Amino acid sequence: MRGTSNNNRGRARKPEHTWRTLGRLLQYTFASSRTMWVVSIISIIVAALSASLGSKFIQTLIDSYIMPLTKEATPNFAPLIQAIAIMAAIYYTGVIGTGIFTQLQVIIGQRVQKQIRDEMFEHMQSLPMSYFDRNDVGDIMSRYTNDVDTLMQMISQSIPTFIQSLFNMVFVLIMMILISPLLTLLSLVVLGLSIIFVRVLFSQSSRYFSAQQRALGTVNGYAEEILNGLKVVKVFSHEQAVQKQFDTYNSGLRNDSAKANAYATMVFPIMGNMSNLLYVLTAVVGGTLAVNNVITLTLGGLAAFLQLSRGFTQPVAQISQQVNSIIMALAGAERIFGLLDEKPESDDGKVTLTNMKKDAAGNLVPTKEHTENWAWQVPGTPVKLVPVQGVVEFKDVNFSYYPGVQILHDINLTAKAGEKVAFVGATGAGKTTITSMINRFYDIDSGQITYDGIDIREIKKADLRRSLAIVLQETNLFTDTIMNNIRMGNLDATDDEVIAAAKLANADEFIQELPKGYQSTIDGDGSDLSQGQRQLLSIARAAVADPPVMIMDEATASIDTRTERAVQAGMDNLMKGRTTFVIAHRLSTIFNSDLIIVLDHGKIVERGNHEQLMAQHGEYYQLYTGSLVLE
Ligand SMILES: Nc1ncnc2c1ncn2[C@@H]1O[C@H](COP(=O)(O)OP(=O)(O)OP(=O)(O)O)[C@@H](O)[C@H]1O
Repeated sequence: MRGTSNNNRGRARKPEHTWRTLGRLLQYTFASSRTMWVVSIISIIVAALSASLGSKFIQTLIDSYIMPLTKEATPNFAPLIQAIAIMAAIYYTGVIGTGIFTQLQVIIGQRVQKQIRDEMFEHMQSLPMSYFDRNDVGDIMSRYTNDVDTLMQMISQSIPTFIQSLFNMVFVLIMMILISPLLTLLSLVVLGLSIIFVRVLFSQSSRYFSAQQRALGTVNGYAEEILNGLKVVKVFSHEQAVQKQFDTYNSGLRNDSAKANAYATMVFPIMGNMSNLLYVLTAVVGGTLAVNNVITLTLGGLAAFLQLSRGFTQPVAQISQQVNSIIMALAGAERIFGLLDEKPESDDGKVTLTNMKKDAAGNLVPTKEHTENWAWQVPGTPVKLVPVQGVVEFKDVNFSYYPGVQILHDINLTAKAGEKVAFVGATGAGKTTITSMINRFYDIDSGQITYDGIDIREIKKADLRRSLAIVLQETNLFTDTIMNNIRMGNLDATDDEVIAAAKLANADEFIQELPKGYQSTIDGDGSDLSQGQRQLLSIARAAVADPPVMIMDEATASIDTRTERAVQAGMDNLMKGRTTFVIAHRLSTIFNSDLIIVLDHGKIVERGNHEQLMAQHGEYYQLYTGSLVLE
């Protein structure tokens, strides 16, 4: 199937609705850890208050304890020691507050991280296939990784630091005003000017850093692309050309990094020394004003003020830093919420699949026992049981993936119970699309598809899909034992049932030859198995599901003749007694089909069995005699 994935991997660096997303995120995190948030914010306030009170206490310490001591002949240090102990207690309270909130925020962050990942995963499973056509895997993956990570960072670090800095600033400002309003005003003016200066420098440097980031992205992207296509590079001996291209990108990165770092090494020391400058300026101006009696400032007052002014520049710098990372994290949060807000697959089906048995009076009734006698349970009074037979009918079916681009046109066909129906046609004719209608990967635009006479939209999706098995061209295997990989077809299957299914699928022989047999662990995508062996496992998986209807997408990849025979025999075994839809890529495998449907641009152009179609001397005949190419 051709996916028309819309590559929107380009990260949004800024959220579209900053405040709305922030509000929603805070609500989300508050809801899961209300008490922890309250305790955390109280601890932040305590920490900020202690820091500024501690600095302010320097004034009392110098003016009321140290200065009087310098005038005494036999100084008594006891009160000073007591005062120092009080100051230590104030600072210590702050340390405890900081300890509590940092711990709590990490816990909250972890909790939100887990909750969000769980919710995203659960929600993702409920999304329709069309969502995955629109969004590529890398893009969805980055929501689980980058976006959740930055979000966690924001909750456990940026937000608490932001709140703490805010309170620090407010408390320090109050203390400074209490000591000297005029000096405070002066500090604010100097600070304002220095912020403007720093911003100018910063905007210059961020230009260089953006260029560095872009160059880094190019180098990484190129390395990734080449890694993925390593075989092609080797096959066509492109190593040197690839190396040259990489060198070019890498040199570009070095140049941009050099510029960015040169600027940074110049700018950051200036920014770092800004607070020292402010400190010296306040000391000189404050001292001069006090000596000249323009303001009344004690020595203790000046010392405390200087300490406080230091504590004022730091939070200002921190706030602007945190705002940047909060904005970036909000962009991620927006993308996460975007995924969570996607509408799940609609499922209004009420008809369910059930086992049935005869009761004492000989009537068929639904049962939870595994009778292997399946029926559709149609709700109503009385509940109706329709035996599952596997009759599938398309009536005037039309379908388009995107509005206005119709893919299937007026499809009418009936597959009777146990029949083998094959779809043939050139690539893109709509073979895969037709089969995706049966299991409701996509919903049809108009017409009707019935399963044992019931409209498939009335059947609960999970039950509909349970009654169908699909052998896909591409076999997805998971990191687990062979036994469990086959069991994916039916999680309730016993080991014996799995082995029986593998035998039916012709997979048993090669499995037995593996060192650990059914307990051999498959690595990730099963790259240590051959293409044919992977297909055999996929057939075994369908066999263990034992459904009345099967959809088989024949493998196109060439496999050795012996394995191909095994795969074909496995498929044939599996088809016996079931309605089967085959997407045929090789005409040799479909002679014995009960019905062959020839498709062209989403329309049925011919139908019949092999003999009938050959006699017609039409499209099928041409395909078969080689005048037309199938793939
Ligand atoms: N997920 C999708 N979104 C949009 N268009 C699609 C999608 N899948 C298939 N198509 C389009 O629908 C048409 C039929 O595709 P389909 O995959 O059903 O053909 P096919 O006969 O199975 O081809 P092949 O033999 O190459 O697998 C093509 O034009 C294809 O581009």
